[in-house]
Amino acid sequence: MKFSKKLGQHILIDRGVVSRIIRYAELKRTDTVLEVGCGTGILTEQLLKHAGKVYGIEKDKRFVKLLENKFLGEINEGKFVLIEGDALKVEWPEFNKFVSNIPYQISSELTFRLLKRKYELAVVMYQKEFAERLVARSGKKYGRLSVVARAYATIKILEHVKAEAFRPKPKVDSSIVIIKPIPEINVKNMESFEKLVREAFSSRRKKFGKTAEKLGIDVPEDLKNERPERIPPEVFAELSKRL
Ligand SMILES: C[S@@+](CC[C@H](N)C(=O)[O-])C[C@H]1O[C@@H](n2cnc3c(N)ncnc32)[C@H](O)[C@@H]1O
Repeated sequence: MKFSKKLGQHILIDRGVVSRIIRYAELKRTDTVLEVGCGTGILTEQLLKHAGKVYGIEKDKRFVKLLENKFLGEINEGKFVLIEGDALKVEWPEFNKFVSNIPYQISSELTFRLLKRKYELAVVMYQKEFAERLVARSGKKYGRLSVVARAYATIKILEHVKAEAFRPKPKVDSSIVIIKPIPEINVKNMESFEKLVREAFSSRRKKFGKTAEKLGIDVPEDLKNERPERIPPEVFAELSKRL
């Protein structure tokens, strides 16, 4: 089978990585898992062994056929429900854990779709660069994604995974990330907060005074000369109350 670059088809071949993902997710028989991008089912198989029920969303028809054959028994039992479609478009079922080796092209949109849902725990494989942006607290990788994600969740990198763990081998390394729906910062109005953060990071070189002026908010003098990458998430949350 020819793998599609456009669909981010890098299949996990390292079973050690798969078993660690399962361990990190602390799966129980009472868990209902959502997996986005089941591929050839290497992770799905273990999810089915450890959880009560698994929902899978897969866009590639060829993989859907393969998965339907491989997990025919589980599908007939109602233990595995496979949804053919685009995970950014189809309606998501109810689940309490999200465990996926996701297609990297849709990382940002998929993550925000997840963050806005009700769930207990997510264990997600991301491109390393994206994972580092998600957890950054300052500096070059710190940006809109890092700040806004904190208003929804607590996020940590559990381990980095070498490109050799996948076939075909991607150009970059990956990281396994754990997400818990416990906000790290207290945001009063998500819309104002996102507006402020978007404006602040619209140009990384822009001093914060310019952002404040544009949005018509009063900010302490010492903040006016700061670049957005030096302003902590808590400060954005606090200042957004003035909008
Ligand atoms: C990185 S592979 C992971 C495959 C498998 N879970 C594994 O660990 O080996 C990503 C999978 O997501 C699927 N995919 C890509 N875009 C998708 C989308 N928008 N919605 C659902 N699945 C998608 C690809 O076809 C591929 O099977």
